[in-house]
Amino acid sequence: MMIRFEHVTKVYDAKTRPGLDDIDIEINRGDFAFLVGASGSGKSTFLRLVLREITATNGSVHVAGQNVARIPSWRVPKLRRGLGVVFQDFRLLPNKNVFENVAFALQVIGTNRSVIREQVPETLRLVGLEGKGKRMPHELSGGEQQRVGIARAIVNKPAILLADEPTGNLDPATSVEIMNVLDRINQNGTTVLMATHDNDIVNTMRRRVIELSAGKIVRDEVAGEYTTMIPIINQDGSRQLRKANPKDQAIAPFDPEDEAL
Ligand SMILES: Nc1ncnc2c1ncn2[C@@H]1O[C@H](COP(=O)(O)OP(=O)(O)OP(=O)(O)O)[C@@H](O)[C@H]1O
Repeated sequence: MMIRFEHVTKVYDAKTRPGLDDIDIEINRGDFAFLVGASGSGKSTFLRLVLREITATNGSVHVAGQNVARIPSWRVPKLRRGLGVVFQDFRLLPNKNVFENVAFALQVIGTNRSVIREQVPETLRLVGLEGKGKRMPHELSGGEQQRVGIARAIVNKPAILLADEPTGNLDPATSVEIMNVLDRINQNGTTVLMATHDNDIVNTMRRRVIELSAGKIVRDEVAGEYTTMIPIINQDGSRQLRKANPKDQAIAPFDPEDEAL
């Protein structure tokens, strides 16, 4: 088990609903899971709990077999070394070239120079940036910048890769390329958890989908699609959630006249 939440509640403000509310979930080694849900549903809270940037108000969060609340603060960096993180806005160091951006992740943890010289080119190759080590971030396309972001996240060979909207700033074709890179990393054995609003990506990949709504898990499917659970009221007055039918969301019937506009 790579990530396990047991009755996890995160209260930010006692006057409002919890950011996460009694979450129970397990993510296994080697899984690829999408975390979906509307803005404010709790996706970032979930990722931040895994990273121990915040701690649960109730319940326990286990990462790679450790209860993160029990890790003394001086050992939190060690926990984070086992976790790669990819951001929507890339967060590269603008004054360092591609090689240096990736190498920096190893330098800060005291990795040997000879190991750095070996691992950085190998990682750049894996993400499709072979030969681009000398480029500066501003000389790269958005997709290439995100490849650097991914290389930096995985150069230390973390067991878990967390990605927060990694395709949020990219066009659809570039997003597909980035997903191919993440898929390859997952196939090499890394557990991937990705928060996203990108319906095309989720529907193409068909991997596990965990949907949050108002801090609760409303759906967890093995090979899910991007949809959203909607509340419906049955004839007897009982309430339930059902998946929004993609057809419900379809646009109005095609009218050839519109094309002429
Ligand atoms: N630092 C904070 N202080 C107070 N409330 C917070 C804080 N961070 C998040 N919240 C609240 O917790 C809830 C969950 O927020 P969270 O950021 O986890 O959602 P999200 O699904 O990541 O949203 P988005 O898609 O917009 O990033 C929201 O109601 C939010 O307002």
